[in-house]
Amino acid sequence: MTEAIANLPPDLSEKLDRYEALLRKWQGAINLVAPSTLAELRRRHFEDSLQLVPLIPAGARTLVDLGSGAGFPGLVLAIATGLETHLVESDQRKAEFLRAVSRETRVPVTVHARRIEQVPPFPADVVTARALAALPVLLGYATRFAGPHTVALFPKGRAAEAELTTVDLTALPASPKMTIDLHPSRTDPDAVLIRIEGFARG
Ligand SMILES: C[S@@+](CC[C@H](N)C(=O)[O-])C[C@H]1O[C@@H](n2cnc3c(N)ncnc32)[C@H](O)[C@@H]1O
Repeated sequence: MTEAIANLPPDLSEKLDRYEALLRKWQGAINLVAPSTLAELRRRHFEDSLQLVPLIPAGARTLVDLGSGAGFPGLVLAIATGLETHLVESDQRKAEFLRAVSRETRVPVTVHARRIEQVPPFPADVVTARALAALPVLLGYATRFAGPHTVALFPKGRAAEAELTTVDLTALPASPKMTIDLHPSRTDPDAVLIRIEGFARG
């Protein structure tokens, strides 16, 4: 699938190989991904993250990934796009792993080893989060990093369509231009990619 996305760096595959090797090594010491997903690491984690690339607006410069865990999708996107990337992960050992991958792939990222609520807000062009929280909570977090043109990208399970009805848009900082689009996931038939544009800063 990666070949279908234009403008990916030529050394992407090499860097992801290094990432995968580090993940397999560290997985023995800390539980970075569910053991059941290890056999399909590339599809379940790398390809799943890379499919967000075409949804990133042209001209975006900064990305914040919330609850990065082992780096999905934020660190993969940093490697693939070169965006100035911030990874927020409160688990200190996972944060150390993220720094190790950044160092060894020579892809600079800023790792915030603290809770999202403790990171001083700043505007970013893209906010991502996978497997972190229900949509209303995610949107609350995302508003901390909202600027005039911020896009939020949330890979979610199919239940997201029902979740959408639970989002009280009126409780969010008002933005008459807020739009929510759903895109099918190419890596998981039971998932959708939610793209939200035009939400205001909290
Ligand atoms: C289920 S994992 C998902 C990790 C990754 N996004 C993925 O999809 O593989 C959720 C991660 O978010 C982190 N996390 C949960 N709540 C957080 C918070 N409030 N601030 C920062 N990190 C948080 C957890 O430590 C955990 O690593």
